[in-house]
Amino acid sequence: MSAGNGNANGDGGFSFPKGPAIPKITTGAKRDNDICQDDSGPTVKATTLDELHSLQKKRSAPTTPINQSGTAFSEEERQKIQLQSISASLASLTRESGPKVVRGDPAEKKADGSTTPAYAHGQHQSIFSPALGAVSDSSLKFTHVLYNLSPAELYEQAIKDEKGSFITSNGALATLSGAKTGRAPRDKRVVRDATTEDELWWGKGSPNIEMDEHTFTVNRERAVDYLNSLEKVFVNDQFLNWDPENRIKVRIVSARAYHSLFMHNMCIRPTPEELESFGTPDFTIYNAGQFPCNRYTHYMTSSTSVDLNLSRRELVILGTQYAGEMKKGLFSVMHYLMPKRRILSLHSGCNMGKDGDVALFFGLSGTGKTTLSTDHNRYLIGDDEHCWTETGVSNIEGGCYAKCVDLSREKEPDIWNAIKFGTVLENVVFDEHTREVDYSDKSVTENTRAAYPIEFIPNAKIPCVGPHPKNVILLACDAFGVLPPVSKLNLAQTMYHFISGYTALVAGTEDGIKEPTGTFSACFGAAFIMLHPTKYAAMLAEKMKRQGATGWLVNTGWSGGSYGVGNRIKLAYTRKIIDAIHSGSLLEANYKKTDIFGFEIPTEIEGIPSEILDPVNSWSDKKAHKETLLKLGGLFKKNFETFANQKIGVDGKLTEEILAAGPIF
Ligand SMILES: Nc1ncnc2c1ncn2[C@@H]1O[C@H](COP(=O)(O)OP(=O)(O)OP(=O)(O)O)[C@@H](O)[C@H]1O
Ligand SMILES: O=C([O-])CC(=O)C(=O)O
Ligand SMILES: [Ca+2]
Ligand SMILES: [Mn+2]
Repeated sequence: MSAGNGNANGDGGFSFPKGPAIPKITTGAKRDNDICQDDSGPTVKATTLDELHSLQKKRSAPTTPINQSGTAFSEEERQKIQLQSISASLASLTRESGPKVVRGDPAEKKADGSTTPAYAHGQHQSIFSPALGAVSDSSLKFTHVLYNLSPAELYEQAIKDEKGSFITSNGALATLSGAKTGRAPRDKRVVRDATTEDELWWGKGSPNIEMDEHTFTVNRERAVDYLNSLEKVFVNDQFLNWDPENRIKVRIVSARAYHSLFMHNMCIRPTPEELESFGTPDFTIYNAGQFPCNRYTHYMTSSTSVDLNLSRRELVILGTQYAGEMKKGLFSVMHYLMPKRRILSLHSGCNMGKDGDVALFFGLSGTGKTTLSTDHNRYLIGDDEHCWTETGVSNIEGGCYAKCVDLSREKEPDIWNAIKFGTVLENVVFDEHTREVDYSDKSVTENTRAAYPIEFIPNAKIPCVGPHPKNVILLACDAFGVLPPVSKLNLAQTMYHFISGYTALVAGTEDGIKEPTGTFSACFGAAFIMLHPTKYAAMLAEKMKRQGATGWLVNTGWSGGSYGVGNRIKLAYTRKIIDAIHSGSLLEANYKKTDIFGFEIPTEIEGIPSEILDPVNSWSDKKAHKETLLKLGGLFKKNFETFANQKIGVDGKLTEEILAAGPIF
């Protein structure tokens, strides 16, 4: 032991070695007036710390809004109109009075050091007080509105107040969605009233679980009361649909910065000018996800309820914080509104080549819509929700929602690079010190996600619209490993597989091998459609026929055997297949017809081992292959029974052809 550890004197304490006193530091130049040289530079124009802090932030320059009569609104007037509109959104349906609505963060210190609303101090700040007099305690309180905050502001809010919010080393905001890490389709309810009774698809197979108007009102009140009980709520005013003629104005009222940032990224972001003339929203979401629904309420079967009222144009969320409910709730609304305008809504990705050739990618969750529409050689129009009109396609959203499980920089560079400042990273695990994300860690959930604005993808097509599709690619992740990597479909087959909406994922990841289970979800999105599947199918058939689009079925799942024996098809191979579809070269290939399903499959594709193109070649156990193929064929047949006596479109002949386009054995 050396004396250097300061404890050599044996008394158990510390002492410094005795020596000469340390001389005072003197600065060379201005010794006489006793001012240190470092203090003689320029000083700030502030006499107190508060004043200094007030210098730090400048206000965004107000633009010059013009109202209907051609006169400009003052900043104050504009804020008052906004607050009036938000106050109307937050109003109870039963009480005359509600909380006073104020703008800004309640925790933000005023110049006088107070944190209570400026109202009480006679300062300038917009307040909207709906009631004349106070009739309840709730009408005495203030609800602060954080309106269309920027990502940076939302980061600060999340980190300040929401446990589980962290900045990861790539700059993204990591969040936790709570107990629910995926959507809850069995808790999604739709109000059945005089209008929807006739218009929507009800009964067996329908995703629309009914509730009555009264129960909706009870849940709406519960959500609104919860939101009003908070000190602050987040309000986003944004748009859906890049087609200017069919743009929908949405307002999202939520309790969490996570939800506000998620929707900021996923919906279309208005410009400051567009926001000034936003007016009344076409649709409003009340997200009270932290607060459960009441099990004593009629129809409630769990503590979660996602309630859609198309007549009131409102969605109420109770008992789940999974942000995807908002995104997909709005998608359901579009599946109702758009077909009314003879526009087809699609659960598909969409991209466009340099020559303007557009491809749609349909598929259930996890089949590759986001992965394959994000293609460095093509323009991304959107990854999940689109509309097909008389003139072409438009993206409904302003952002992408990518699965992150096992994400790799090499295989999916554009998605990897999109995870940066501004991106919401849901339920991922990261190093507690370096904050580096481990995408292979499924401790919270396998459904880890990144939500980012579409312009985070370098070759995004802004505005997100394009001409009519040339190729319609149906994706299935077939864990049985019997569907060919690619099949060319005729129109009837395309419709058969669109209506079937097949995929088979593996049941779970624990405890070794599990049987794959087939999932059939009409229109590759039964959870979101509002009308009978044949309505969407008829529109798709009509559009594909008119535009001469080619249908393809691509298996992004297993090859060389079922799950447990074979492996998932290499993403690089799937990309080569997709490239050959886009370039048109696959149309020119030689084809042969398969047994049972009657698919046309190419015998060769450049860059891919030919033997994998016909699954039977890659299975070592031929008997097992045949059995599995028949088993899958049987699942298709059984699923299609419910559609057997449905007419698809006006063309009786097409209906016959579609029914005959399934597996035959
Ligand atoms: N051959 C393959 N083709 C496509 N994706 C593959 C392939 N092999 C592995 N994958 C992985 O499968 C996942 C596909 O998920 P993706 O996010 O594209 O699903 P999605 O269809 O967009 O679903 P959702 O509608 O839920 O967003 C990705 O994690 C991707 O890395
Ligand atoms: O909605 C979600 O949570 C994710 C998604 O895109 C889908 O399931 O289709
Ligand atoms: Ca996706
Ligand atoms: Mn989706």
